[in-house]
Amino acid sequence: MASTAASPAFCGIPKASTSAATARASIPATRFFAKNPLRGLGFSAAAAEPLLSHLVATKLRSFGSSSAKPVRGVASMAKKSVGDLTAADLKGKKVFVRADLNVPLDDNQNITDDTRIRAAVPTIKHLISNGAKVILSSHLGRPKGVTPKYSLAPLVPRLSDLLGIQVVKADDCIGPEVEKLVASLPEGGVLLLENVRFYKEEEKNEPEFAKKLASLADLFVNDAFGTAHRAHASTEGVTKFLKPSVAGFLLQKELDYLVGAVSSPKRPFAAIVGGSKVSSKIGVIESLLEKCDILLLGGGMIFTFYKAQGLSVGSSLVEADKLELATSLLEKAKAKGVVPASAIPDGWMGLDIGPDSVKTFSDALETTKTVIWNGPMGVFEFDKFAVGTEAIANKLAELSGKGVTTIIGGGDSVAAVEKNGVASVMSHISTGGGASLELLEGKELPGVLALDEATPVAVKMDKAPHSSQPPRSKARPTFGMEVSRFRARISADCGPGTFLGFDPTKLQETQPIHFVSWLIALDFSGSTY
Ligand SMILES: Nc1ncnc2c1ncn2[C@@H]1O[C@H](COP(=O)(O)OP(=O)(O)OP(=O)(O)O)[C@@H](O)[C@H]1O
Ligand SMILES: O=C(O)[C@H](O)COP(=O)(O)O
Repeated sequence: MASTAASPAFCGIPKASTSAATARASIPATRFFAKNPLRGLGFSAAAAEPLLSHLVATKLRSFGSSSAKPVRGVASMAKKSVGDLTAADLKGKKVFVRADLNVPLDDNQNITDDTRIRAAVPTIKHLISNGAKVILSSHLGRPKGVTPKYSLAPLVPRLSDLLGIQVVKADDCIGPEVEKLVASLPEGGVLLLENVRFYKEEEKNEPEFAKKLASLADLFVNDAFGTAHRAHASTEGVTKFLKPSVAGFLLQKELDYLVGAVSSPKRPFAAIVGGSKVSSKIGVIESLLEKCDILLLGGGMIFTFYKAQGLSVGSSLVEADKLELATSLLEKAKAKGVVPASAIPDGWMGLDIGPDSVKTFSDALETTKTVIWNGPMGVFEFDKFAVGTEAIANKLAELSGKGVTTIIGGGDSVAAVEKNGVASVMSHISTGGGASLELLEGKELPGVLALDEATPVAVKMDKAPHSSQPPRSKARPTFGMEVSRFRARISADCGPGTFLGFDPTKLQETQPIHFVSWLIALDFSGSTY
C-alpha cells in the first residue's frame, strides 16, 4: 500500500466549492439507528462482481448491476457429494473436476494469491488417493479466444507441489491431443486442461462443447464454487452428459457456511455489509435483514441512504437511481425509530467509518454468535481510510477466538482481512466473489442446481459448527454509520469522465481512470490526517 503522504493528488470534476472543504479538518460524526427489528422484506436479487484484485480501477467494474426478482431459497441445495462416492466408484475412473483456479497473476505470471488452488486440493487429493484419474478444468480471467497470458500453465508447479505429484498440462481442453493425454493418464494422475474460456462455447454453454468436455470422463465433480453462479459448459453443461455429477468438498463447505450458517445461525446473528454501491449490495441487505438480529452498514453505499433521508452528503458516493429503493428501506426503519444522521458538508466525501462507529459496531458485535461480513467499511485500499475496515477485521478475529462463527463473503472483504493478517482465524473465508454474493442474496447457483440430488450430507467443519439453535435474542437490527474525518480538495483541471487515480500496486504511479466518481475530492497532498 502506498504512503499516502507521498501520493499524488487526485483530481476530478468539481461537484462543490473547494474552499469549504479544505478549510475543515473534520466533520461531525453521524449515525442513525433503527430501534426495532425490520421484518417482512422480501428477497430481491442483484448481481455484482466482487473482485479479488486490489486495483482501484478494476473495482469499478462491479458497479451498476441491476436488481432482479424474487428467487427460491438455496437451503434446499443438498447435493450428492464426492464424499458419497466409494473407492469402488472411483478406482480407475476418469473424473472431470471443474475447479475455480482463477487466481491473480502478476506481470511475470507469478501467482500472487494461491488461495483458490489450495482450496481445490482436498477434492483432488481425495480422488487421486482413491485411484481416480483426474481431468482438471478451470477458467482463468476473461479471455476472448486463445490468449497466452490466460494460460493455466503457470499454475502447474504450485498444483504439483500441493498435490505431491507431477501434474500433466494439456495445451487444449478438448480434441485428439487431449484425448491421448487422458488415455495415458495413470490411476492417481492429474491432467490439467487448458483454460476452458479459450472457447467462446464455454460461456455460451453450448451443448456440443459440453459434450466434448464430458466425453473425456466417466463422472463429474464440480468444486468450482467461485464459478457456480455461471451456467457455463464446464459447470452446468457437462452435467447433462456425465453421471454422477457431484459436489466437491470446497463447494459443499462454501454452501454449508454461506447457506447453512446464514439460514440457521447461532444467535445473535450479525451481518456487516459495506462496499461501494447500494446497487451491488441491496439484494444482500434485503436478504440478510430477514435473517439477522443486527445489521451494520458501512462503506460508500451508506450515502445513498443518507441522501434518501434528505441529508447533505457532500461529494460522497450516491446512486441517484437507488434513492427510491433506499427510501423504502428507510421507511421501514423509520417506522421503528431512526436517529437522524448529521449532514456532510459540501465538498466533503465520506471515505471510512470513524472511531465512534467502530466502537458502536464493536459493542454491537460483542455478544454475537455468528457474524457474516460482506464489503469493506471504507476505501481500505488507502491506509488512511482502512482504519474502520481493519478495526472490524480485528474485532471479528477476536470474536473467532471466542468461538463465534465468522464468515467473510468474498472479494474486497477477503482482501481486507488478508491484508490485516487475520484471515486464518476466521471460521470461513469464501473463495467466491460473485457466487458468494448471489448466495447471500438468496439466489440459487446454476452450477450447484445442475448436480445430482442427494440426501443432505454432513460437512466436516474446520471451525465452530453452527448446528445449535439458541433462542432468538432481543438484539435489534441496527443501521449504523459515522463518517470519518478526511481531507478533501476538488480540482477543476480534469476533463469530464477522466480522473487521475493511482494504482496502489505500483506505488507513486498515476494513471487515468474512467468513471471514478468516488475518487473525486481526494487529496492527500500535505494531509496529515
Ligand atoms: N465511503 C466510500 N466511498 C467510496 N468507496 C468506498 C467507500 N467505502 C468503501 N468503498 C469502496 O468499496 C469498494 C468495495 O465495494 P464493492 O461493492 O465492490 O465490494 P465488494 O467487492 O463486493 O466487496 P465484497 O466482495 O467483500 O463483498 C472498495 O474498493 C472500497 O474502496
Ligand atoms: O473470480 C471469480 O469471481 C470467478 O472466478 C468467476 O469469474 P467470472 O466473474 O469471470 O465469471
